Amino acid sequence: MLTVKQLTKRYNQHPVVDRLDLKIGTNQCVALLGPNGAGKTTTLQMLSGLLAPSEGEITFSEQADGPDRPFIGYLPQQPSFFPWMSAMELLQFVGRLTHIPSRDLKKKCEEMLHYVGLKNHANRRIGGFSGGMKQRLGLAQALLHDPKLLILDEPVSALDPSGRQDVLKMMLELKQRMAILFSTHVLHDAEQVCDEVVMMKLGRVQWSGALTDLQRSYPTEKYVLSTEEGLKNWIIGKDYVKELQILSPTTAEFKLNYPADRNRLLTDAIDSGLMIRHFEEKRPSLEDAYMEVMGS
Ligand SMILES: Nc1ncnc2c1ncn2[C@@H]1O[C@H](COP(=O)(O)OP(=O)(O)OP(=O)(O)O)[C@@H](O)[C@H]1O
Repeated sequence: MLTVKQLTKRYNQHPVVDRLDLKIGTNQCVALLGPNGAGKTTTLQMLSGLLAPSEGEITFSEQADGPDRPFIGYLPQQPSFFPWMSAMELLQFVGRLTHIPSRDLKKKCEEMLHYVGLKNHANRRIGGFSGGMKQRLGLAQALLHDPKLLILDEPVSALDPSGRQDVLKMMLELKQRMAILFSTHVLHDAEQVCDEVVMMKLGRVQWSGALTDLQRSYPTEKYVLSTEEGLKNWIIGKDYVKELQILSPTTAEFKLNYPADRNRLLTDAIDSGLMIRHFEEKRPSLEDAYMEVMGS
């Protein structure tokens, strides 16, 4: 659906996006991650056609019938709207710009306001909307023309926890029918919806690939052991246990020197008469992998 080669943006000779390569397949959901100033917004703006690249190629497999890339829906980081318009007026305005046939427009706008949870605010002026409501309206205007690629710049940053869950649920549903590229700082949210991850730092891609591959290539190899009776005195001093954290009198989290030490630990525990309630190898989270990649 989208292939990006050596995409670069320079300001005063200084690259803020530096030779970025990226591929997004149909119905793929890709999270763009990175610290402040990494170049995420600049990248998304170039892909949306809002900012001219200094160098590089952006190729879409979809046929564009104009320079406005009608198959893209874009939600900016801080959507700004005419405050005197109502939500319905704004969507109708956007619908006309994106050439939605006028006979379908009102119904489509109503459906979209319902979808993003603004049905009861359709005729209210946007000037009185909260940040979260504006974010939902931004999502509605990005989706109105049924894009094939949805580009979302920090779609959940202005939302409260329940608003965040709503948007994540929408994204899970939307990725069945369109590709999604979104930037976020909320790694836990990214993990819930994305298939692929691109991590940027100072304009350069540090890692990109499938979320599952990322977690596999940066294993944290942490283990959690819970026993029926206290385990603190038993586990402290075991020479194959490192980075030990006693979470409660009966639960500890730790790393082992070697994976084979798992058997040794369990055998030792049984030999000592400990009743094991729970033992698990903790799957590294996206946050663990992010910290490894970014080196912080
Ligand atoms: N118009 C501009 N002129 C000069 N420098 C710019 C301009 N726009 C962005 N930059 C710089 O480009 C770098 C990348 O900015 P960008 O907004 O793309 O980062 P980001 O990863 O989206 O950050 P954040 O997570 O804080 O939103 C920053 O150092 C920023 O100061």
